Amino acid sequence: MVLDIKNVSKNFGGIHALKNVSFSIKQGEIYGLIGPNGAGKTTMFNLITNIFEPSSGDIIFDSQTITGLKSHKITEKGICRTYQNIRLFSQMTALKNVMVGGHSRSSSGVFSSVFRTKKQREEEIQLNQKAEDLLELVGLLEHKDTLAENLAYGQQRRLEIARAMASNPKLLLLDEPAAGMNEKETDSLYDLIKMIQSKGITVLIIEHDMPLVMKLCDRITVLNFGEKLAEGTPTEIQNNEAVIEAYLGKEEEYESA
Ligand SMILES: Nc1ncnc2c1ncn2[C@@H]1O[C@H](COP(=O)(O)OP(=O)(O)OP(=O)(O)O)[C@@H](O)[C@H]1O
Repeated sequence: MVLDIKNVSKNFGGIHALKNVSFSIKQGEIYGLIGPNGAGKTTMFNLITNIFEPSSGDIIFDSQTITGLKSHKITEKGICRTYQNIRLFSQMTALKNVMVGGHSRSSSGVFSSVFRTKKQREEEIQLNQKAEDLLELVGLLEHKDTLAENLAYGQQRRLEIARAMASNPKLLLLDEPAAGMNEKETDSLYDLIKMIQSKGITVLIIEHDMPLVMKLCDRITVLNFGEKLAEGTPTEIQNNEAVIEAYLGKEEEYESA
């Protein structure tokens, strides 16, 4: 298993955002985390990347517990993420945004960054090359000199993925990557995530676009009100009574609102 979530709970004051949730992700899988709004999906990402510590339970990555490790240590171990709200440096070029992602794993310290040693110049060249390769992977190489803020929305989301990939993740966490995308952009996002999987990277994805989730994921966990409602293949999830009810219940709420 690449990632083991073991009996994880998270309380924010009186809110039980996650209640005793467990699931495991195998090497090379695309694993979906779905559920209605407020179900606890992003909280789970925030626990895996230790923006918050779990109230109880354990998170095990590559057979080591990472509960309580600092976020940058977790990145070093090989977990990277994108965010629901795009977090790019809007005034930097696409290339620089990806290079910044790679810096979190480059070895040069403060001394060399002040005096620009030979080692740092070499590292900069390597980072530049790697950033270009990643931009090519996500289909943005021709826009490498474009400021992030001038990219189309779908392109910004792809750039976020390239930036997360710059630190060589073994596990990539994608938080609603298709949000705001049109059908064509979503189709090419599907191809991109499959390509990432073919490179041996494990993917955990939160997504509300159900056709995409069902087409893309090998297995899925459904959360509802902080609890695990179901786990299984896309077909099992689509036929699960409790899941259908949770989603239909929401639709009825929306309809009567
Ligand atoms: N930092 C926080 N402080 C207090 N409550 C929080 C915090 N983060 C999340 N919550 C609460 O935890 C619950 C789960 O929220 P979370 O954002 O994880 O849901 P989600 O499944 O990602 O929802 P969405 O699909 O709308 O993004 C919600 O009730 C939310 O208000």
